Amino acid sequence: MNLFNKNNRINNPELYISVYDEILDMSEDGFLVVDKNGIIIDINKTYCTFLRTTREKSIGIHVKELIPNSKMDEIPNTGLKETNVVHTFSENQNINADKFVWVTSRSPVKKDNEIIGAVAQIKFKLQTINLAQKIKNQDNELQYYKNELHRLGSSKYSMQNIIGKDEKFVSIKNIAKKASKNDFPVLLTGETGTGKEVFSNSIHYASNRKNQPLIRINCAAIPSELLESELFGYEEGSFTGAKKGGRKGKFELGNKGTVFLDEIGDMPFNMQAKLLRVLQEKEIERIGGYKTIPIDVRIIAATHQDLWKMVKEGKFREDLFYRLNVINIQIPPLRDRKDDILLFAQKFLNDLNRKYKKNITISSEAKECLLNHRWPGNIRELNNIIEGAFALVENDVIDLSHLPSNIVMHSRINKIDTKKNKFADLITDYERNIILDYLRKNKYNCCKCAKDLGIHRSTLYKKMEKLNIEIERK
Ligand SMILES: Nc1ncnc2c1ncn2[C@@H]1O[C@H](COP(=O)(O)OP(=O)(O)OP(=O)(O)O)[C@@H](O)[C@H]1O
Repeated sequence: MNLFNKNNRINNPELYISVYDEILDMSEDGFLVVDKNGIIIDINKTYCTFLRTTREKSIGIHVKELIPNSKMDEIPNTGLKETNVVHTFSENQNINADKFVWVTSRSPVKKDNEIIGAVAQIKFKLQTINLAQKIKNQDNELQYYKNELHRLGSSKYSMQNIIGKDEKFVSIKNIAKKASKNDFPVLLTGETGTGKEVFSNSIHYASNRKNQPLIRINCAAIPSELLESELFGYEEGSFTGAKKGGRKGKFELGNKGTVFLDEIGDMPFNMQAKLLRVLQEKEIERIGGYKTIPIDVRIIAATHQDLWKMVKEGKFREDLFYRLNVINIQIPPLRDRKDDILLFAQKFLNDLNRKYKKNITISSEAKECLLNHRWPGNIRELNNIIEGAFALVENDVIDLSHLPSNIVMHSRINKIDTKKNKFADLITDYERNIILDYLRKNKYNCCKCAKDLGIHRSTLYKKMEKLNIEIERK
């Protein structure tokens, strides 16, 4: 029997159907055929699996019963072919994929020049290839950013970049250097803005874990009910809202690297027990998981709180305290490192001068004021104050008028000669300083100054006379 006709097409309809069925079954794309009324006359296995249906259930029904927003019933009418267009399945439709948008082609089917139906191809394969390429590109990009981040991080946070000449500070810097040579847990304590995170970064980047991740978690910023999943991750379906495929926690993400637990004093008591287990057993279990995952991380914890006091008050586990406190680094507040105040001020100013191509300096009065301030916000506060002054300065010298009045005032109180020990003298000094400050702030306009101070102008004049403050009255 001759299998082919004169156009070299299969001659035998039965054979033709078997070949056609085989091709449709082998295809990784979805195929659907409708007659000219939009009734499904064929659909392949791949498409059925995707639509969670069977060929038997689909054949004979209108295409819109299977795919409510299908356009296939329009093709026999328009006769127009659509190539690589986007079809969006409605989110309510029970499809076997996370994605709703797919590439598809639709074509009318003709016999003797008459449209008898239409065929659609949904391009799962193309999507997979595109997706794979996209993922590969994203992966390359991610690798690039990781390298960049590492390069920037390691240079910015090198030990040499930790500023401080103060004797106490130099000795803690040496402890940090030693800590970077081993894997013991480190507990960093110090007031806010003293540089705990700077130390944590520097220890990591000076250690042989430097090419591995440094993962920071702020225990105070994450609601306690989320902290466990943040730290340990979860398996798919372990709770409502859990992502498909589950999620890695910070410990897994930081594996082989360092995990920086900032504000450890805010870690809820029940989580402290779980953290202790990680430190002891060196393994974690994801929420909803049944297998243990070995973890190799270096822990650096930090707090501004007195952890030992918290232990005594029953707010922090004693066993965890000992585990974390193997290497203890107490960063002194800036007010106790007088030598470093001007060093930092000059460093911040140099950075700004370089950035804005200026040559601004600090007057000796302003320097004295900075030295007398108590710096509750430490280095962060000093940085902000220098930036604020830099923004205000008109000529090239930062003086008292560019510093916040509260710090000028506090510095004066701190500076008052306490040897005078006569209360009245101290009050007089204080009063004089306040008035001088407000006058300077109001450009020596007495009316404005009195208004600002909330006193009558005549009261201000009297006080100025009493305090020997002489200016040209405006
Ligand atoms: N020794 C230092 N050398 C250079 N910059 C520092 C130093 N210490 C702190 N800084 C800078 O001071 C700011 C505050 O530092 P950091 O965030 O490390 O403080 P912290 O103690 O972790 O504060 P918090 O407890 O509020 O989180 C940052 O901008 C940091 O770059």
